[in-house]
Amino acid sequence: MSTLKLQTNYLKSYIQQDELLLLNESVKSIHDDMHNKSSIGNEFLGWLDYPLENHESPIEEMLEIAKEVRNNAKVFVVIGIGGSYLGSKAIQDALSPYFPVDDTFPEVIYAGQNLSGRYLNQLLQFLQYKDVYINVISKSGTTTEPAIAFRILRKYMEEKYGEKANERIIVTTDSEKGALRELANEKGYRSFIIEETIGGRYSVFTPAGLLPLAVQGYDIQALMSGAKKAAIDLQANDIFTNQAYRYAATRQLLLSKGYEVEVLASFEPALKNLHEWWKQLFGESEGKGHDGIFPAAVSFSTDLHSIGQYIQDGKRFLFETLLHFHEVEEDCEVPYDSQNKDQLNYLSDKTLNTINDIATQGTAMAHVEGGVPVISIEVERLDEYHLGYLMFFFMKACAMSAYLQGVNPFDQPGVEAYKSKMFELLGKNIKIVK
Ligand SMILES: O=P(O)(O)OC[C@H]1O[C@H](O)[C@H](O)[C@@H](O)[C@@H]1O
Repeated sequence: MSTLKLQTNYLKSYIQQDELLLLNESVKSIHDDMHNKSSIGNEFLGWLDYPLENHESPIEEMLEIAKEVRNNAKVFVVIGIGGSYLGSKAIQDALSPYFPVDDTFPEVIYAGQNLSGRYLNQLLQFLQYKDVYINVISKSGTTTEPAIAFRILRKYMEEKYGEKANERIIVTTDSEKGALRELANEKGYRSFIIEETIGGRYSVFTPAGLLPLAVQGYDIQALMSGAKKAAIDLQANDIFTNQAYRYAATRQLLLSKGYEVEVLASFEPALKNLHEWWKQLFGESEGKGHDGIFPAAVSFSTDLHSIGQYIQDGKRFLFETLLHFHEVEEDCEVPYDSQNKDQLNYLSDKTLNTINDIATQGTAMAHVEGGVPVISIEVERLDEYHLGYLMFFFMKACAMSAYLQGVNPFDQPGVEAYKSKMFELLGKNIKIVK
């Protein structure tokens, strides 16, 4: 396994070395502009060095609050949408047990990521007779879905706890601006900051991602260490020594050859929300000017029995990025059966993780033979450190890829379109200023 903790392999990328070489000068120049903060969207490059900076004080404060929440609540409700919840949800799902084992830590549930009345009504029923803390996360403080959810849940908390409600509501938002900052200052809510220079989809290493994870007892310092190692390892300015840039350049070259959809695939169901985080990161950064790679995701081997048919035999306009964690805690033996009616005794000396790994290899081979360009991203272990490393890797690759495409990786003008239409229909003629 590579000492880089993460190894990208190009099983069949249909990209020639000289094509990569041609792009290398652009990559170097973009790298320099990014690192000297002169590239387009440079007001949102705060994430680039964030893992290299000292955040001990807010981390200590988060760990203290996490201990308080553990001692005083059974449920921790995280309110946020997009980058304000996808990062912590991705890591939580990746690392938490498939079936809840005990209530050592508060249950972390999410609100404000949809407009479903059914969802929020059932959430309010679920909270009955349970002690609750809330963490509302919104950098702008005005995003509709979390704002509505917070209004409803704040009323619930004030009716339940009276004045004490303020102690149980923690805000993560801009240091000075926005409705949420104003409310936090007025009510005296404890708060954490999402730096102005870090956009939502790049904010997983800020308190937006860290506090919900700390409450559940995940090792946020290990997560930050992994991101820091990645930030150090991915400092090189060229395609051949910087794996994130090699992945970025390969993606853009594949797009130029008509491969317009990237399918992120993994063989661990717990990674489904990591896929969702990845889809927002790349989809919001690159889907502009009626161009860009459409990010899709599948969970194998389950989806090999559904959309797998399309990947194997459908239109050849997609490429696959296979995400594989070498070491996954816990495994399960296939028992020997003297009757062997199911003819599976040939597997009885193997564990499920071994079979899953072999399924991964077999799938890659079949898709390559089916004419699908396949990139594999091998990660050493499924834990906080390596998830931190991997997420920073994707962030750096995404910024480079968007710049190579010629777009600003950090704005999302398209997201405002639905909001304006919705507000017109709601009879509220407001202009969104982001
Ligand atoms: O944190 P907020 O300001 O509430 O933004 C939450 C999300 O909504 C925005 O509209 C963008 O789509 C996302 O990039 C962002 O993560």
